[in-house]
Amino acid sequence: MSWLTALLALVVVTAGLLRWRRPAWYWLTFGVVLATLRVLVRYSSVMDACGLTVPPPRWRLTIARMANRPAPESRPPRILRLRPTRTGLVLRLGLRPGQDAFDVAAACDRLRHSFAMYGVTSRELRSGVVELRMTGYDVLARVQMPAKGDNAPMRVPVALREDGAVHYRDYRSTPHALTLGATKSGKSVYQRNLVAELAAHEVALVGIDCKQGVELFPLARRFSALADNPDTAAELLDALVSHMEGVYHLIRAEQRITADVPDAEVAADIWDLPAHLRPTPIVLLVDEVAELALSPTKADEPRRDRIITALVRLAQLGRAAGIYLEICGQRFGSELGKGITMLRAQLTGRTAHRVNDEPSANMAFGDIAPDAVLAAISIPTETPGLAVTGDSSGGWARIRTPHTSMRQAVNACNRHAHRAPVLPGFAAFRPELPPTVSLVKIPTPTEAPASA
Ligand SMILES: Nc1ncnc2c1ncn2[C@@H]1O[C@H](COP(=O)(O)OP(=O)(O)OP(=O)(O)O)[C@@H](O)[C@H]1O
Repeated sequence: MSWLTALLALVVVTAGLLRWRRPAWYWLTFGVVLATLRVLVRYSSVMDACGLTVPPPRWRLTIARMANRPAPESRPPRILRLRPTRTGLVLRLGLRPGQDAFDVAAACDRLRHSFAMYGVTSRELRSGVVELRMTGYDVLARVQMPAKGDNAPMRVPVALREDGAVHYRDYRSTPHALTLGATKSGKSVYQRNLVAELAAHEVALVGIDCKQGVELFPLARRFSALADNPDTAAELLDALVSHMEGVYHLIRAEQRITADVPDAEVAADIWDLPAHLRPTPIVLLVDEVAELALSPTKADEPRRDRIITALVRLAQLGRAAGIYLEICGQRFGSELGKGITMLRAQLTGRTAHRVNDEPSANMAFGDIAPDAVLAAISIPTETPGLAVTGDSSGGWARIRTPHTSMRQAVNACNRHAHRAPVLPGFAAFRPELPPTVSLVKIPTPTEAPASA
């Protein structure tokens, strides 16, 4: 087998170079090559031991009997593709008749031990084809994102998955999301990381941070509108609802034009509009939603109802108008009052950091992925940033964001400040910013050294 020979040659050459000191990436590559070789050499025996083989077909048994040869062995799934990665390797397997993707998923823990890997996960790509992702070490212990991401409009990398893949926040496939977690579980770092990644995209950022603005106001240069108290938040949400209605009118007007043109696409959302007409998409980030949903006094109730109604309307109708919600909080259940469960039902993307009790985890996953509830409550306290993410398909995964400091996020926002669009109707909410401080002190004429 030529690939096996090539791998062997690579290992021999690598081993020959062992006496020199090499950088970390060299040892990483060496480890990946060794792991690949180990998997290939042990593949058939491990698959057999894990019950992932099928008996040979009858015609092969008949031919062996007629030729008086030993009966052929049971056959493991075919290896369709093998791809070494930064963190381990990815095997694409073609299942034999009688094999099932569920059998492979159930055997993942046995495969992990047998191949001496840190983690093995499986997923069905299509009927009869399963992908096994193997990691050689705990990739979530110290998150290192790949230098190059697979970026697309409104799709940003936010975390690493436990199988070594990058976890993306894709606004066009999952428009609205909810992020939950107990205090000090890593919600703010997750949101900060999201803002730092979105900063480079053609998107308007709108924020509501009722923690007196401590999380979002330092990033203000990249924001088109910000609110730091419930009163301003109510007005900002009303402005967003009016903006949404305006965009709907625009889409409607454009539909009327294209309906007369045979074979032309009829616009149904902002992405169907021609680029010169398309309004800038908006991501609304809400930090600590309970501050908006709780009314401390009876007099605050009308404002609270106005806020929740606007949020529900944006969640129900915002997608087509290019308005996406990113809601963060410690809990998000019916105890926050009327309309909360209706709003939660619209938030398809769910991420739960460490939570203190099962009801809190149920608020994120109870209605979409019950398995993920157990995973969320077993996140240890000493790993902030570790989270469980799922969506309405019922699938879930463990993820961890890279530790983005506030300084790094502020630098990213300042670097892309020129991308913050001025939204019509939002002038009152545009953050007031002091002029940028120049680090290079330019001497004033009086300070300038006198020329000789
Ligand atoms: N991905 C991460 N990797 C390493 N450390 C992290 C990560 N995320 C968060 N932390 C650390 O955990 C601590 C708490 O994080 P963060 O402020 O995001 O929590 P929080 O859930 O927003 O808390 P609160 O609700 O009290 O504001 C911070 O000191 C931060 O340094």
